Amino acid sequence: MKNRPFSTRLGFALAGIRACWRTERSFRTHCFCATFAATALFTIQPAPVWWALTGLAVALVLALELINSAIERLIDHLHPDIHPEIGHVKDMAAGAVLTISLGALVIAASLAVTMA
Ligand SMILES: Nc1ncnc2c1ncn2[C@@H]1O[C@H](COP(=O)(O)OP(=O)(O)OP(=O)(O)O)[C@@H](O)[C@H]1O
Repeated sequence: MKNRPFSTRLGFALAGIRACWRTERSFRTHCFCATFAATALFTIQPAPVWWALTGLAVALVLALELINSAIERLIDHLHPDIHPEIGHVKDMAAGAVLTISLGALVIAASLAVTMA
């Protein structure tokens, strides 16, 4: 199972993104926000550093949302019952998404102030 060709592993990763898109509304919401951010960049044409910062922020938000969704799915599969510790784990993973999303908002606000 290990060390498959790159194209095969790329297919697995894309299948994971597709599965998350199909099943997770919050991932779809973040994808729409990413599309808005890309549209804003193409419209206002800021300096290259803003493209890098925004691209990194968007990638981090989407990556953490994928990890958050993966953790939720894994927990629900392994332990479908209610347990306070599982609640804490899910809340922490959601907190990670919230934290990076706030960071992305700070970057967006800084860009807006700079371009004003
Ligand atoms: N098995 C469980 N035991 C205890 N609390 C849980 C359990 N499952 C979910 N919770 C609580 O409910 C919240 C929502 O969990 P859920 O699995 O529905 O995530 P979600 O609403 O789909 O999150 P997201 O919108 O980020 O995908 C968790 O953050 C946690 O506080």
